[in-house]
Amino acid sequence: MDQNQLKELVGKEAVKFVEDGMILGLGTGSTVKYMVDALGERVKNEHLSIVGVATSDRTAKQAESLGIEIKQLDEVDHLDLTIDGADEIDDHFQGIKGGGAAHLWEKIVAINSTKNIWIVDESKMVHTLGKFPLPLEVIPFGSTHVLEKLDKMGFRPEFRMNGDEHVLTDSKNYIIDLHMGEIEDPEKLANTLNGIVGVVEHGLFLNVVNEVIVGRQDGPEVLHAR
Ligand SMILES: O=C(CO)[C@H](O)[C@H](O)COP(=O)(O)O
Repeated sequence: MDQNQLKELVGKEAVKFVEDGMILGLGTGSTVKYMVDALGERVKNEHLSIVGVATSDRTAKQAESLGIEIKQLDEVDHLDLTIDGADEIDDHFQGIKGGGAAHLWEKIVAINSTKNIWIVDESKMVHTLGKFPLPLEVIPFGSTHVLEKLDKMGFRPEFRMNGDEHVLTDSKNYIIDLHMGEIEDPEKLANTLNGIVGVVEHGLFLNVVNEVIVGRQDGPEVLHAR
């Protein structure tokens, strides 16, 4: 199986955790796209009454096109389960997210969810975080100064661009990727980044996930994190 087939495998596996009547957080990314397709199938075939809260405009559009009811986070009083992808997951189930520039909404949805499941192909499982660049969502105003500050701190920051244009998040902010290499102490780094004015949110997801479904060549493996 290639990487896309593994993503499809875990996408399909994840929707087995969905029960009728649930309010679901729907993540963002290519793996989640497979999951939303599979969820749409279940909703159609089994006439499930579920509500989705999307972590990006693109996921909302896809879900609605498949007949899945979408509500805003503030329109629901709780979320039963959120299913999302990840860019890296370490030995302690700490993660990096934001490769799809959606980590701000993803984190807000995740922390309001009773349970979080991440779906990844096996290439995302690492011993130590940091090979994947760490995304930061930053306010455009004064962002060059934020970049310079991060550079002086040794984080090797880079604006995420699409040609000559900044990549814009759904909240119309910019993304700065940190190419800093191995992250020895994710908690300490998260605290440092939380203290930088202009940084809205970083892509470290610490102590968030409950279960990880890993797509392996011999089938999906479910790992219990907490
Ligand atoms: O955090 C994310 C988007 O902001 C995605 O979950 C992450 O980038 C994984 O994406 P993919 O499933 O396409 O590999």
